[in-house]
Amino acid sequence: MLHPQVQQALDAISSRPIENVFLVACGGSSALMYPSKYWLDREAKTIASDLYSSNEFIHRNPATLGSKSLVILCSHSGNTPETAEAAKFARSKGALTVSLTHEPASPLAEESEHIITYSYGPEAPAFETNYSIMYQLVTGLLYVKEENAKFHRFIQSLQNLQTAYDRAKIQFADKAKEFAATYKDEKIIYTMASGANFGVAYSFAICILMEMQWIHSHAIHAGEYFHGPFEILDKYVPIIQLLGLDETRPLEERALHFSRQYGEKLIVLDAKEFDLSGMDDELKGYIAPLVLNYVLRQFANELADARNHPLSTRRYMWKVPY
Ligand SMILES: O=P(O)(O)OC[C@H]1O[C@](O)(CO)[C@@H](O)[C@@H]1O
Repeated sequence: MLHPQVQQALDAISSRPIENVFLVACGGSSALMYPSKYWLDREAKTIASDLYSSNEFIHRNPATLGSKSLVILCSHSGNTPETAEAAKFARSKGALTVSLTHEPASPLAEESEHIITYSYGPEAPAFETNYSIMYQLVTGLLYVKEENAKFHRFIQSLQNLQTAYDRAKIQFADKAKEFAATYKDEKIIYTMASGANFGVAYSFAICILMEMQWIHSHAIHAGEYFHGPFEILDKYVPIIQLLGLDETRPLEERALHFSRQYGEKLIVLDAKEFDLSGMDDELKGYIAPLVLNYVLRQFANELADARNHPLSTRRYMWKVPY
């Protein structure tokens, strides 16, 4: 069964024409929308989609934004001003707004027509957490609008997400500790992925390494690696290479093949090693980034411990005006 607030949003969506969908958020909340964008690109036949950082969405002001638009926003705190402002802006253009948040009493909730409150934290059931809720919403969108045949199988697969997380946690516990012990003194760590997994590399780079650990980083798209970034590679440069299960895996494999010839500090996380039993085979490529993200969070926890730098430490965020 779907999250009840997802169902309510889908009821609203089915009662009006939708020509395009905009995914709008900042930082980690934006990154968690990337797999959903990948799904929309692969599956949507009549609905165009785009993904924007909230303030860019307002300032760029897409010409196709209007009464036949669905704008899906996300802010964990509900408090990011540009995301709340983007909801207000979208509504002023006549778009239908659906916002995901952990804080139902927040500026974003106030500015949005429909709110979906997701669960969060180590005890939260995976099905009710942010990535899963996003997928429930966008797969539901293509079901109600285009009768997408994968919808029910997708929801069933998501219901097995928690067991996939539980298994991965045990399987990668030692690797997470080893990563932290080996790389705790590095000044820079790159992350690389493509397709459905790129958002995971992106959030690990900007939210975990830069924001929460103050380690220099950059998320490299595997398809762009040979168009600049590979010139930085030598045996001293650490790169976290994600390998997913989606159609773009050859890009990630090509990058890794090259890195292995000239690099020595390669941390490879391969979704082929995950036990995804209970997931539909055809949908594993969409689920892989969620498990990669979950495993990387264990890496982040271990890194923070090894460096004695809690993930909650900030210099500027929420502390000074910006
Ligand atoms: O709008 P949200 O999801 O509350 O985000 C607030 C902040 O949290 C992060 O996602 C992670 O700390 C940042 O990237 C972002 O600025």
